[in-house]
Amino acid sequence: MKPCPFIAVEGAIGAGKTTLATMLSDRFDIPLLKEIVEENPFLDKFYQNIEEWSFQLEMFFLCNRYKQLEDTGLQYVSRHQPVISDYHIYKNLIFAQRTLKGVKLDKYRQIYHLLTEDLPKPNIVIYIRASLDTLQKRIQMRGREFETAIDPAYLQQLIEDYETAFAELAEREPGTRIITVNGDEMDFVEHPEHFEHIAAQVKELL
Ligand SMILES: Nc1ncnc2c1ncn2[C@@H]1O[C@H](COP(=O)(O)OP(=O)(O)OP(=O)(O)O)[C@@H](O)[C@H]1O
Ligand SMILES: Nc1nc(=O)c2ncn([C@H]3C[C@H](O)[C@@H](CO)O3)c2[nH]1
Repeated sequence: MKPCPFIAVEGAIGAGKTTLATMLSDRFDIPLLKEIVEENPFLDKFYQNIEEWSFQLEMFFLCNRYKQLEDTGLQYVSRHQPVISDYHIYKNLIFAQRTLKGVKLDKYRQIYHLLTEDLPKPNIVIYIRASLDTLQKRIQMRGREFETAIDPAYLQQLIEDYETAFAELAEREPGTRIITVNGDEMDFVEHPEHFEHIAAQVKELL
């Protein structure tokens, strides 16, 4: 018997996670867990001054996701009900390792491992890989005011961090199915056939 699907869509900022997760949720009638962005009190300040605000921001994301995944465990996973989310908890570590240093990073890592060790983990991960150019275009198109301050160098580093992190995840968790989507070529917003191609791969795993 196939395990009950817990699907996470991942990729760097603006890769299309929420868009694809929403489309898949509609297609397969699977409840969607969405990240709350607009109510985050630190994002704006963070993009203005990363060093000053990174610890508050990373802890805020970690606590919010912890709460959401704890609820998910109770509501869906432990009842063998499928669920799809537009993030994987692992992204906390990817970002924090880029934005925190020294003692704060050490403390954060300890808290991250403590909080996440018994959380439900996705068994299907869709990783949208996209270039700097594509991400910048999408971030600009979406037009969130606070993201106009994103430094391209930060975004480029995140792209590379995601590559490393997903290679590590594949090695560490061979049982997790990872579907990699070429986000530069797959325009699942404008081209229905591109979405169908992704949906067909997901369907095989359900
Ligand atoms: N494959 C795609 N082709 C064209 N446009 C896309 C594609 N995916 C997303 N978009 C557009 O790019 C913008 C960003 O998409 P979305 O909000 O889904 O990204 P995200 O990865 O969830 O972002 P974040 O990292 O900020 O949570 C949106 O305006 C969306 O319509
Ligand atoms: N520093 C940092 N850590 C995270 O865990 C994290 N998760 C998302 N983000 C940023 C990307 C988008 O601008 C916006 C919405 O995804 O929030 C993060 N930033």
